[in-house]
Amino acid sequence: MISLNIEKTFGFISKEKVFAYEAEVKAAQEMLEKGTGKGNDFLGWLHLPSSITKEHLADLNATAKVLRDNCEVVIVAGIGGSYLGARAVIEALSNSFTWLQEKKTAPVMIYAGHNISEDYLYELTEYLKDKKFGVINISKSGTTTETALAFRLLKKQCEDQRGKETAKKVIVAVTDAKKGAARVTADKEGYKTFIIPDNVGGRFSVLTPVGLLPIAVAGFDIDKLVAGAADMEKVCGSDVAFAENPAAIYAATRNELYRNGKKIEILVNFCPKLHYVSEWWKQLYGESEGKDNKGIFPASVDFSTDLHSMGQWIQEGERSIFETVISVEKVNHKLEVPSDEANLDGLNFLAGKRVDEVNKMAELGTQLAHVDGGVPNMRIVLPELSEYNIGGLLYFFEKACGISGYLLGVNPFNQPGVEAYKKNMFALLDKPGYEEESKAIRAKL
Ligand SMILES: O=P(O)(O)OC[C@H]1O[C@H](O)[C@H](O)[C@@H](O)[C@@H]1O
Repeated sequence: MISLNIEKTFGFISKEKVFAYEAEVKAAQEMLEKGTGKGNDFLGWLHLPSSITKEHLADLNATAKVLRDNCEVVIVAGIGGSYLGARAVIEALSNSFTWLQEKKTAPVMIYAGHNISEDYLYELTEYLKDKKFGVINISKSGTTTETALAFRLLKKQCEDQRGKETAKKVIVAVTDAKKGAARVTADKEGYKTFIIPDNVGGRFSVLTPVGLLPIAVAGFDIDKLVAGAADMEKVCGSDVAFAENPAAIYAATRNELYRNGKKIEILVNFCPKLHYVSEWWKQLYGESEGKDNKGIFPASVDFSTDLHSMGQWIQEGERSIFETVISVEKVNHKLEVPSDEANLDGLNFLAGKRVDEVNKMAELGTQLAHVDGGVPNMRIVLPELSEYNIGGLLYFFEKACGISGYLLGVNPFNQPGVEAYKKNMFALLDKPGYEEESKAIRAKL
């Protein structure tokens, strides 16, 4: 189970002020529970973990097995909420060199449909030429250009290489129950499909088949992931007292920091496997809160790597930031620093120490330095990287995000601003139906 420590924000904001949010948080929790707030048609994530059935998990695991048994490589085609959750969990739990290992225990997982780079897609199709590959096509709307474009290429290649019959077995769609091009194609071709519920938005969908299917294909235990999330659903429940409720405390603290001029939140890890957890978190908070000319800017760094690039700015740049560190308490492997007779590198003072001890001192040293430098610091401790703990972490962030968005006074469940670039792109590409926009945009060039 994760824990949250906000002590190191108290030099900048007061504990009393944070605890003064209790009533506001309670009101936000009630809006979520009763569905009386903005965006109330997108609250399907709220009690999702506790409502996932054994049968549903079995269905996902069975489909995952078909892909695992028939594919060396599985492409997860999706963008935003339709790939970040899966990637976050898979990378957090995978061996760092998994795709280089000769003896594979699961298909190699590759991501596509999250960019429009010709070189990326060309190189992907080249790599796949002699591979038995499958595709999970993930899109809630079923019409996202990036994903649809990649899927068009992958579908054709899969059918050409493996034949229509096998392709039908190794292509799975995760999409809307009725609408969208992905649904139409899946129904026509007879693909196995999983439904993304209407009331779960993309960035809150990691615990639907959007995340669960790829995670199961990659060989991870989705039952435990969901169990961790379900336990966190209780820990962050609206019946839990403010002081005991990590989602409530996190939401209150970050809003109090924001109201005190801390406009940027940097999510920090000291474990590179968590890189995509940060990417997932950035979409969750960025799309939920960045509107009405308001919202904390969610940023992220991987330490100690980025201490050698962004460390200077964080230590001494504009004092508009705070940090939230995800700290992994116990690592999964043991490696000691060897002693060396010549000691040419002067590292014998570390001999016999675990590498993680060095990392932990880097973490503590960084926290103290940054707090001294004027950066408030929150700390989320994860006992270890496991399905259970990651499941809990994801739900914790989701619940806190719902509360936090309501504290900020925005609709945390829409993303109208994302359409602006799409409209321009379609106008520039002369998409049918965009004739007026095409004319207008050309006049601007
Ligand atoms: O799942 P899709 O409908 O393809 O959407 C994928 C992503 O792109 C959209 O533009 C939204 O901004 C995201 O919230 C969403 O997660």
